[in-house]
Amino acid sequence: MNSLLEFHQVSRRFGRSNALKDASFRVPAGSITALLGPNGAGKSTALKIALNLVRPSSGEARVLGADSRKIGPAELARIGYVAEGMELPDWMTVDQFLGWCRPLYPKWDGDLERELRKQFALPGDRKLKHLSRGQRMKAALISALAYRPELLVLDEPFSGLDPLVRDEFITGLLELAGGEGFSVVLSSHDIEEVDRLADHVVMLNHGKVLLDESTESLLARHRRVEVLLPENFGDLPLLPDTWIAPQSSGRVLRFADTAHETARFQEAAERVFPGCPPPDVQPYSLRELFVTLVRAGKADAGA
Ligand SMILES: Nc1ncnc2c1ncn2[C@@H]1O[C@H](COP(=O)(O)OP(=O)(O)OP(=O)(O)O)[C@@H](O)[C@H]1O
Repeated sequence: MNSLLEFHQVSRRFGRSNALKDASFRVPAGSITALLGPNGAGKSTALKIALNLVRPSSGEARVLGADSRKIGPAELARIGYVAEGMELPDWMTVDQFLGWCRPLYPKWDGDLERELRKQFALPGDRKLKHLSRGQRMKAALISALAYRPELLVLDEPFSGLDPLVRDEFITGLLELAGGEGFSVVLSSHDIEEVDRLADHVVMLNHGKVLLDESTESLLARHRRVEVLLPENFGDLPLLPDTWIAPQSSGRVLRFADTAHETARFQEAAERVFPGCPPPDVQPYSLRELFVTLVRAGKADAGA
């Protein structure tokens, strides 16, 4: 599958700290990719590198087929970028702001602009500085969508939005992405925000990529396992490498199987836990998986 954005072993240092370390991941064409990670994981740095707002210390990011360090107005006119807290010309009204953006983009679509304004119900005569946080994000999003970008880059777009506005935003984005066929990469530290949206997930922690995989395959290969050990079981056995994050409480042992396949699992479980009742095996939600993998500090993406 083609990728609109590809990171190849990208590192970025700020003084002595490493915001990104050898990060490799991709945003497949047509996907809604969630760039997930706790605060300080390197998400914003990665997105800024993609837009040539920050240069990598080493490695290469390719955006729309070009080296990110070489992109200019032609490529930027094909990318939409909205970041939480981004600067907007606050003294302008919504009408003035969109009127100012319009001539900057040859592909600006007036009908789409009108449609989005209707959908987001923004007061045209109000100054941007007098809009609520959610309304500002909506104004920024219209300005980034009306020229029909091929790639939409959203940095923490839902931060500070109330759940109702967030839901409206997500539904709008889903409808648009489905209809227009553009790709989206959006960063978030809160998986719940993107649970419903993302079909591809890139997980970052301390600047390193833990996962780069479709949501479908990620959920298909992970299982939460619970084993009831007999009273006289003795020491915990050595678990296969693909069983991670073991936690025991009393006689119950819980872990994550990161390469689940039913027959292979049953065979391994009988070998590792002889005489125990069959383990309880449950699928994860994306949120539970995110928490488990970040806590475990590792993820076996190669299974
Ligand atoms: N301009 C900068 N100067 C110095 N350090 C920076 C700079 N930009 C980012 N960093 C550091 O790089 C690391 C990654 O920051 P980044 O903003 O990319 O993380 P993030 O995952 O987007 O976090 P958050 O969810 O909190 O926005 C952090 O330790 C941050 O302090």
